[in-house]
Amino acid sequence: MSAPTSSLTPPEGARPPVRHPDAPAPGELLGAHYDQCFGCGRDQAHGLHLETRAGEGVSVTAVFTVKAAHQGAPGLAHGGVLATALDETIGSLSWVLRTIAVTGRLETDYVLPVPVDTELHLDARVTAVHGRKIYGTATGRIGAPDGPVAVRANALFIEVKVDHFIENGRDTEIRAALEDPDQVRVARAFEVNP
Ligand SMILES: CCCCCCCCCCCC(=O)SCCNC(=O)CCNC(=O)[C@H](O)C(C)(C)COP(=O)(O)OP(=O)(O)OC[C@H]1O[C@@H](n2cnc3c(N)ncnc32)[C@H](O)[C@@H]1OP(=O)(O)O
Repeated sequence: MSAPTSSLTPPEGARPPVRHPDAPAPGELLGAHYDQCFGCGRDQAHGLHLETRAGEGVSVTAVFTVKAAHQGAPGLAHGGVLATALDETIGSLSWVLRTIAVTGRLETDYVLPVPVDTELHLDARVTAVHGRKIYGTATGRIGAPDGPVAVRANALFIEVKVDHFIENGRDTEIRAALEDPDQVRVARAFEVNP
């Protein structure tokens, strides 16, 4: 392994991202990439249940409703939960790139406290791609897509193959996922590149 990049600024030679021709149409609701995902999983009782939609170009939007279970300080969202919402939203750009990628680095700015019951409106886009490195950015706004900015993140995602999960995940969940035709379909769809 080469030394990790110390900056989230794309290096010289990075190229603009390319929206996959089969990407979901702008406005289309994206499903969960995994039903047990803490960020987007429909069957994850403790999760954030992010509702994410494809955007224009290589972008997505998402809505996260902050629940009592997400508190850090009394009545306020936990910073780690907000980082998860940003991470998940940037991760959802995989649907538009049709490339599987995992977070290598995530840098978060907390601008405003986020009270319980807030609808946090997130948007994320890929800014550049360099080899397997995908540079992304996300913003979370309070109450509306043009509401006050509460959180921001810049991230570096690294492209991986589906084998990354098969080799590293716990056997029980991997076996169940491989036996689930819907899950296999999602994984294969992400691996088809232009
Ligand atoms: C079924 C559908 C599911 C779809 C699943 C979608 C899940 C989305 C969920 C939301 C996102 C998450 O939370 S994902 C979960 C959290 N993240 C993780 O668990 C990742 C854990 N880390 C790893 O597994 C590994 O470190 C990898 C895969 C990230 C990288 O390892 P690798 O594959 O060996 O790559 P390697 O050759 O070392 O590095 C490739 C290039 O990236 C750079 N690089 C590598 N790591 C870093 C890093 N941390 N910070 C900066 N730069 C880095 C290297 O310098 C190199 O640059 P150069 O030499 O090319 O310049």
